Amino acid sequence: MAEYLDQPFSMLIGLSVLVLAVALLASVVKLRADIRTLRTTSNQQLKRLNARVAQLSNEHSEVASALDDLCDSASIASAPDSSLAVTPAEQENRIIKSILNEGDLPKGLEKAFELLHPSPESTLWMAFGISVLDQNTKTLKLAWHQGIKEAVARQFSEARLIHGSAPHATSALLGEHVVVRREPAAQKHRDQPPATRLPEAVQAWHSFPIKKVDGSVLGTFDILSFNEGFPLPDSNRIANYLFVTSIILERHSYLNGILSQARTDKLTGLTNRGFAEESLVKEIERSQRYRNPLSVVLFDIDHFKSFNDTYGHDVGDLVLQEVSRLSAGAIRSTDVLGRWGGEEFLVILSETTLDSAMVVAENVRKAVESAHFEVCRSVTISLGVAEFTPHDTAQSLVKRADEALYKAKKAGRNRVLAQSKVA
Ligand SMILES: Nc1nc2c(ncn2[C@@H]2O[C@H](COP(=O)(O)OP(=O)(O)OP(=O)(O)O)[C@@H](O)[C@H]2O)c(=O)[nH]1
Repeated sequence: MAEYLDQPFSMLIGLSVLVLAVALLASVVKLRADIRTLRTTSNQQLKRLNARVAQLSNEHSEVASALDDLCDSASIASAPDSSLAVTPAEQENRIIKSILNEGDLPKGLEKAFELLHPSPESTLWMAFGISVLDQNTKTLKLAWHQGIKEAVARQFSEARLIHGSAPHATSALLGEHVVVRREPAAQKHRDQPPATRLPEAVQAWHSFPIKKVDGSVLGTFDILSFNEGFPLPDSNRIANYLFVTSIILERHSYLNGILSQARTDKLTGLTNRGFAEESLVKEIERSQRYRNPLSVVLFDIDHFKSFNDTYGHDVGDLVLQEVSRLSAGAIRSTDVLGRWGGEEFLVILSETTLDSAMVVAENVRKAVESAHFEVCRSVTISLGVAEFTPHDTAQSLVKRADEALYKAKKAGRNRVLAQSKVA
């Protein structure tokens, strides 16, 4: 009897084992397929990343090989003398290579200055400076100087690109060597604009444009001469020096470009979340060290989903861009405005108390409310404000602003609310 009972029972067990084996096989096959897909995707990402790295290193190696060519030509030109321990050409090579390894702009320019071989007398009778052209603001900014008095350096630390406003502005505009000499007192025009007047004791101001290979101007090299009888550095040396500084400035602007790309939100042009977070952490450290007030405003576009749903994603994107522009216009340029999430923004207001931050937030709200938007006509935002306390972290501070923002939404939107009292 027991034998009859055992037979179907063992068949049942056999069948279950078979089903389990098939299920196991199927999941192994699926797992292998998943791994293959994952590998292909990450391989593709890796390939794209590698291509970008190769492109970057190509661009860098072009700069490096240009400098190596310069080193080689310098070595050939001055036929190394084997009896000397270090030839001038070798010394120059060393300077150029150390410039290549220098990431800091003023330090790189300081090192490059050695290539001019200024004599001790020339540094007595002359002062030197390098200004970098900021293409966005069309302004020349003094990046390095030697021998220029602080007051003069401050006066010329920024110069707008206006013809005649200053010798270096004219030089950058024309792309030519410009020299402005002190006129004898008798010939001086009384109505000459002050900016074109030379700084006290300066007899002549020579300005040389620093250009890229394509001819576009990156900045200027300036020599202020206190004694016209004293000769300028040799013109070949100046040409070599301008070439090296052009590479330094180009690399600097290239790296800055990459850096600012990594920090910018593509759609709105605002600081992205990663960089806004970094800035907030830095501001918190500063606030803790100097005991300065610090506040943040978190805001969000009201009913933003309905703009997307009614007019489409493109109009939604335009609304985001316009709100970014209006908000940026309502705050100081020193404040940080970042895109925090989809339609959420964070403003970091250093040295600002809660009360003042409420005023700023209200200005931002009004700027958006009173603007006319194409297609959807009007847009409003809700804002939450919080002030830093000594025990805050970046997260806890933003969280309080977020709670206030949530309350502003609940209270009917289009309003500013402050954090609840902090214990
Ligand atoms: N066009 C566009 N839409 C985005 C972007 N990022 C996020 N969004 C959309 O933003 C909408 C946010 O919707 P919700 O979180 O419901 O908020 P809301 O509609 O603004 O409602 P309230 O905040 O309560 O006033 C979602 O539909 C997202 O798809 C973007 O870059 N472009």
